[in-house]
Amino acid sequence: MFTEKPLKVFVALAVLSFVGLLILQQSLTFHRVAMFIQDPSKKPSRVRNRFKLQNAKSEEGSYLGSRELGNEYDHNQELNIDSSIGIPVSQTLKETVEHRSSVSFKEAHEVSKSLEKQKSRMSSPKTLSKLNSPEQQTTSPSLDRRSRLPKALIIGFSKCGTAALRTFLTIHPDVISPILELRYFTEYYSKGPEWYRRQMPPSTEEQLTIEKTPAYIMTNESLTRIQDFDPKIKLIVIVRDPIVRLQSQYAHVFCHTKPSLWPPFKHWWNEKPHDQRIIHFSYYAWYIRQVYNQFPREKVLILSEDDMERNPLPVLKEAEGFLGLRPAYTDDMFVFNKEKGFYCFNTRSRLFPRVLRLVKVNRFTGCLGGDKGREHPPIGKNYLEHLRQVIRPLNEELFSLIGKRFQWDNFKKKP
Ligand SMILES: Nc1ncnc2c1ncn2[C@@H]1O[C@H](COP(=O)(O)OS(=O)(=O)O)[C@@H](OP(=O)(O)O)[C@H]1O
Repeated sequence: MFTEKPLKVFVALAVLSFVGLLILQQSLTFHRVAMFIQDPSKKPSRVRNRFKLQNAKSEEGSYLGSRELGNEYDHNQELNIDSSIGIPVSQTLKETVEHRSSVSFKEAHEVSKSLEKQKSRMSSPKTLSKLNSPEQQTTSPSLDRRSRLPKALIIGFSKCGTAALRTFLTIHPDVISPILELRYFTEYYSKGPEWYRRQMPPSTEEQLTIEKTPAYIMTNESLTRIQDFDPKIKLIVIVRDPIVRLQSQYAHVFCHTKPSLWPPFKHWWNEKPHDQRIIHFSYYAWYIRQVYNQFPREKVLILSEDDMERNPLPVLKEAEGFLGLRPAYTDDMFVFNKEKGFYCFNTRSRLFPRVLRLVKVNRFTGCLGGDKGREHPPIGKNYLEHLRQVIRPLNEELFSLIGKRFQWDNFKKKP
């Protein structure tokens, strides 16, 4: 009797703990499944509010992510440069914080921490190799499938839809592209062309490998390296309404920062005297002229993100012709996603399973990750007018340089 009672108590306790653990595990699994079904990247798109902006996450390894990837051991890290805006990070932070006299040391530290988090978010070059590895990207076995150097590059501009363009292009059966920005001509050049080749997913002789790194257009050094690498390479540049790009850049820089620490949009861009920062971001013509100085014009295609956002098909068709691909893009490949506010892959498309192996999109929605389509900050009427005045001549210079005009909402002539 004496020995039986403690035994019973012990058994009862053991059963209770087991059941408790089981319930805990089930609820965790349920939570994870619920999160998964919910799709954290979803957002009611162009209803851009502060809360959404703050919560936008860099899900894809593009710009933000892969930039940080390079920063793991790039020159920028040493120089402490935020390559998204081309100015020292410490300076950006300092300026950001200085703007708000009420910001405490603790808050400033938080800004710094959140930017550091952004920087270390992405993986090491090891992960880069893994993500772009042949195993990861093989679509079907073929004897002559091997990694080949790219014959086309998307070289700019950041925040202008470069990821969407690259992603959409890969639904073409003859297009192959590495998942991440490789930044070979800017940061990993010393690794040599064999390293670069090895990062490419395997392709057949007939397929075209395309790499995208928006930073390539920003320096003459990288353009010269591309020229040395292959003078016949095809280059794609995508631009965007410069005012929307400024909003997008602002949203990108502050996406992991408490809204209470954000400087007003106008102040942040005005921090540099004479609209220097605005011009740095909006003077597409200046950078494109450097490209034309080194490459024949027929090897350079200029597209607009705004056109692609409205309807990707004509833009892709233009790229298809330029790249010399057989016609394959059709409008049933893409569907407009109301929540995101732009087009995503049609998950019912026959070629969608192939896309899933080549790019990083949500398998249920067919859309790019949550760092695309962030909320944009509002711009006051007077400041908007100021931006228009500063930027309009830069746009005109661009249109006459490239010989075509883009319809950008912020610059539409009033009826
Ligand atoms: N179809 C589609 N799918 C996903 N994203 C789309 C698409 N069309 C345009 N865009 C807009 O592209 C903006 C991001 O540009 P990038 O990919 O060049 O950014 S990055 O430089 O690589 O970070 C990003 O801008 P923001 O919305 O301002 O963040 C996207 O809205």
